[in-house]
Amino acid sequence: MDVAVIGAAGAIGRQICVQLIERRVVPVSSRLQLVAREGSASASAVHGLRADLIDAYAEHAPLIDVALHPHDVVADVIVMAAGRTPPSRPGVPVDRHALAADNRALFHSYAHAIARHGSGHEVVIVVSNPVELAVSVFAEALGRHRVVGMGAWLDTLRFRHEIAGSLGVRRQGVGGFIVGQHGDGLVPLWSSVRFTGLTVDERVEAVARLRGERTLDAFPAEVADAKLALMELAQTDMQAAFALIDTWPPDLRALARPWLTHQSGAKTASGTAGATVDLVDTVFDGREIVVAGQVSLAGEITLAGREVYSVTGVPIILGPEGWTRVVLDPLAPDEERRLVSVIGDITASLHPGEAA
Ligand SMILES: NC(=O)c1ccc[n+]([C@@H]2O[C@H](COP(=O)([O-])OP(=O)(O)OC[C@H]3O[C@@H](n4cnc5c(N)ncnc54)[C@H](O)[C@@H]3O)[C@@H](O)[C@H]2O)c1
Repeated sequence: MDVAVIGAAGAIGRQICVQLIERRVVPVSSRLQLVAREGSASASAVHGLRADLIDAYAEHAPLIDVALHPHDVVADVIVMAAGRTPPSRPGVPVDRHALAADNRALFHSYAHAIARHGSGHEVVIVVSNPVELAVSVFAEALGRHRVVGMGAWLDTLRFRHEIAGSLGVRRQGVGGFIVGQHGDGLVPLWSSVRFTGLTVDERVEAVARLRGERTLDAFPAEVADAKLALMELAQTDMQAAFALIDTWPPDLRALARPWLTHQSGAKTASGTAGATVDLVDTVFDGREIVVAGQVSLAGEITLAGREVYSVTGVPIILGPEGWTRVVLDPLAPDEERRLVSVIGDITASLHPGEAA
């Protein structure tokens, strides 16, 4: 099985390539294609990246080659990690609409080239932001089931990690999903949280303790307040800003910590790459496994009495041919209200200029 990484010379793309090789997800007998844009600085850098990867991993590196044009992208799994990224400086707000306008043409160019010149069964894992827009563009060109955004899986892993941290257990012992939009529109599903080795009563008690009296109705306001507090503190004392996050509940931490990491200038390359490589590994594994991902829905779920036709993050079954099914259990009332509202926002952002 071959993998192509579009935007391989970028901060995230480079880390994805490293982890694909280091975790032996792309075996020696397969090919890793590094894709950059002809005429840009990354077109030179990608040749250097190829040499560096071979230098570091000579014993178990796959065949590594370079492509500089969308119509040369060839692989079984294609990771889309190219595009403009939000500014990573404290206090600079993220304008996802401007990001969308910039990256839309880029998504179209690769989606159409792969549709035209590809094998017809590539699976695309989307990393680029806005994830929902990229999923929408690729799904339209290639077919819905072959395209998965990795944002919901990354958010889900972070949620599990933060819960595990609060309880002093390993992340592997915690289940549960984050759905909705990657970024401020993420929807933590407390109703889906499970713990290895706990009875139902113990689980209910643990969730109540972690979550307190809060519901998702107040979550957007909590996020806005959290960002304001962090933005102010991060200007003068980044360490104190990270320490402040530690005092918050797990769902808020799952959103705030990576947000501040990006603002700090460090970016979230390692964690993002880790979650991306998990999904590539799942596609290669051959079994169908439950993960979370942004997918283009066409009535697979019903919320507030209406079938959903939009892109959103949901738990899905992922396998060698892409995603096959959505596995969303009935939601708590506040979760359903929040997800409906977030899907409304996503739909509006995918079709700017159209009346609601
Ligand atoms: N989903 C997530 O959780 C998540 C997390 C972090 C970053 N991201 C997104 O990933 C993307 C990349 O982020 P980054 O930090 O690596 O940015 P970066 O600026 O370091 O790298 C972007 C790369 O894309 C390349 N590129 C731009 N146009 C291209 C084209 N037409 N063809 C091929 N390559 C092209 C650039 O040359 C550059 O190498 C951004 O959209 C960012 O928002 C997503």
